Amino acid sequence: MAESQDEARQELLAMRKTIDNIDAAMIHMLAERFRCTQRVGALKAKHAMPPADPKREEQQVARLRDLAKVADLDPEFAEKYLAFVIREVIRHHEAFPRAPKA
Ligand SMILES: C=C(O[C@@H]1C=C(C(=O)O)C=C[C@H]1O)C(=O)O
Repeated sequence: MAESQDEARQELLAMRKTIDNIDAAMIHMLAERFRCTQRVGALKAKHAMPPADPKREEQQVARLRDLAKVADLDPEFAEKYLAFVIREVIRHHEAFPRAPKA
């Protein structure tokens, strides 16, 4: 039998609670990721390495697409998400004062 309006409302509230928990976890995980990438940016700037590393990005895209498929997530979406995050990371890296080329 279909659930009542009341049961549907209860389930909606329960799902929203989980959605809020997941969003909070993602914010914390992203903050940790940016803490690491900022450190990478500082190292790269100090040692005159380029802000972006396309080879590494290629490997990350392949890995995330595979993980997405296993997890039943759209791999296109996973790739877009990664590109969005990396674009912001590189923007931060480019803002570091760079060591003059030797
Ligand atoms: C963080 C790095 O710098 C850039 C940002 C990356 C990322 O956010 O994962 C990956 C490769 C680089 O283009 C890195 O080289 O590891």
